[in-house]
Amino acid sequence: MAGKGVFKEILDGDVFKYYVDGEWRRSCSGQFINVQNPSTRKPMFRVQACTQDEVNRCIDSAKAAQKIWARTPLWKRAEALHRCAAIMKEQKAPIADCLVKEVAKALKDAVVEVVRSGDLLSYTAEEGIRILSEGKFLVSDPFPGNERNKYCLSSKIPLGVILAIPPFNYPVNLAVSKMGPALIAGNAVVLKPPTQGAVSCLHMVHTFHLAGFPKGLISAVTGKGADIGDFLTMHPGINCISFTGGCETGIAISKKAGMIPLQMELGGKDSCIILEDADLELAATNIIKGGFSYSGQRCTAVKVVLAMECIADQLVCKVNAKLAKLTIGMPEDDCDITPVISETSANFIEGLVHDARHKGARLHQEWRREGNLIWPILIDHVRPDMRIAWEEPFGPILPVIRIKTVEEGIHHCNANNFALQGCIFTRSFDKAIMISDAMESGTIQINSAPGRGPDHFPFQGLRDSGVGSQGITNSINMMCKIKSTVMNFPAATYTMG
Ligand SMILES: NC(=O)C1=CN([C@@H]2O[C@H](COP(=O)(O)OP(=O)(O)OC[C@H]3O[C@@H](n4cnc5c(N)ncnc54)[C@H](OP(=O)(O)O)[C@@H]3O)[C@@H](O)[C@H]2O)C=CC1
Ligand SMILES: O=C(O)[C@H](O)COP(=O)(O)O
Repeated sequence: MAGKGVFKEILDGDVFKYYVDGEWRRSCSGQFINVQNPSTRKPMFRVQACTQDEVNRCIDSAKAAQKIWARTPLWKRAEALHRCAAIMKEQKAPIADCLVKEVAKALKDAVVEVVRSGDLLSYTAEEGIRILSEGKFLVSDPFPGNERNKYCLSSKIPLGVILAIPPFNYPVNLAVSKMGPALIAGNAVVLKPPTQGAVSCLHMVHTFHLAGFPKGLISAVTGKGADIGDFLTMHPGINCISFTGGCETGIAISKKAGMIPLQMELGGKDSCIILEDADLELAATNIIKGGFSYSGQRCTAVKVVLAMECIADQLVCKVNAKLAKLTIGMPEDDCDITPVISETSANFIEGLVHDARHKGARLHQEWRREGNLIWPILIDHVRPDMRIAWEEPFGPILPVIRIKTVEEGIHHCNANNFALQGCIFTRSFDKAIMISDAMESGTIQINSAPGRGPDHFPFQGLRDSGVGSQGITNSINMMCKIKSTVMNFPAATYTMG
């Protein structure tokens, strides 16, 4: 289905084109990059390896188009986003098909990702209308030494060209969550899709093309992050970077980027603290959903369970029973556990399991792997000297640490450099709030697994998990600057009459 129907023009032979100046083009490099199918480990698609000159061209046209876009009435910008949202949702099947083939996302979840992205655009259009129409009016005389002879009007203006870099695990949704806010605020966007996920991204970008966004305002340059990443992120024409991905990549980018606003959503090791009074059935359901959906490849996945010793056996038993019901197989068959993104990732996960087993952890299920497909495992009796206690596996394996006191759990959570989300299961609201206060993470969920949505909620990580805050409203605000116009009067304005 990829590159067919309304998407015909994005394909050239068997290579997907890149997008610049409102057109789909072949790169002059004559070089291509293979996108692997994680399920078969064979090349699935090919995309252009864009050159630095082509990146320059994208940024130049973005600059020119942005000037006009910033003067396009807000209601027209919002209308364009609504049009795009409708087309994106209409085209959910072919876009979801690409997600299945290049990131091995189960078909039903792939469709949800596309529909969610359309809804995100519509909400962004509405929210933009509300928050961008508001400014501030200040008078000078509250500040000591001043008369009322100055009026200050401040409003929000766009930053310019936003560089959007999403990761493989939500290539469509995490691109759209940057593009929508950027565009409604009057910015242009240069998108650098993840290599695994590039073709889904290009299809998604075509829905913006079909919605009639001005030429040059949006571009999509494909190429390995390692090859064109630095050139893009250090480019003087970029006015803001919105990045989601691994900590190592994100921290390296933030060190090189220079004096521009950064929005960094990086990794997580979300802790799940289970108290002795928790509803264990609810906790077990959420551990399965939080730990194993999309095979654990979510930044907000539950990545370590910290269970009070007195209920740990009971909890583990419930989790194991539910885990046994997960279906394991191919994304086309809508299985719960599907192949992880790459062989490198599968090897990394295997290394974590072997380290834990070697150091005495108890595996409740047998280790089993076929290619990139890894059977889910609950790793029990994990201790702090094991790598799995701290590292982010991004796979279907979940450690359980048994704790004697809740302070031990809080301490484990706060001792990690990752600090994205966390969750607590208890029937005591008082305890939940006190623990939430003590857990130093971007968001704490009470009696539910971590999650980014709904997409208008603030979403942020502390420490190495990120800089700034996402969520529709926060992203729109972050992609604007405040500009003031001050009216100066010869005398205080209250002197007449
Ligand atoms: N906090 C959050 O909101 C989220 C965090 N994540 C985190 O992302 C990680 C998994 O995603 P993954 O895609 O593997 O992460 P990576 O950091 O490997 O890649 C993320 C993106 O950065 C690009 N990239 C790589 N190198 C550079 C560079 N030098 N300059 C600019 N861009 C570059 C990649 O392109 P290419 O593919 O071409 O290399 C990709 O588009 C996990 O750690 C996960 O926790 C994921 C989702 C959400
Ligand atoms: O990449 C991720 O993991 C997402 O940002 C999390 O999104 P979700 O919590 O809505 O799955």
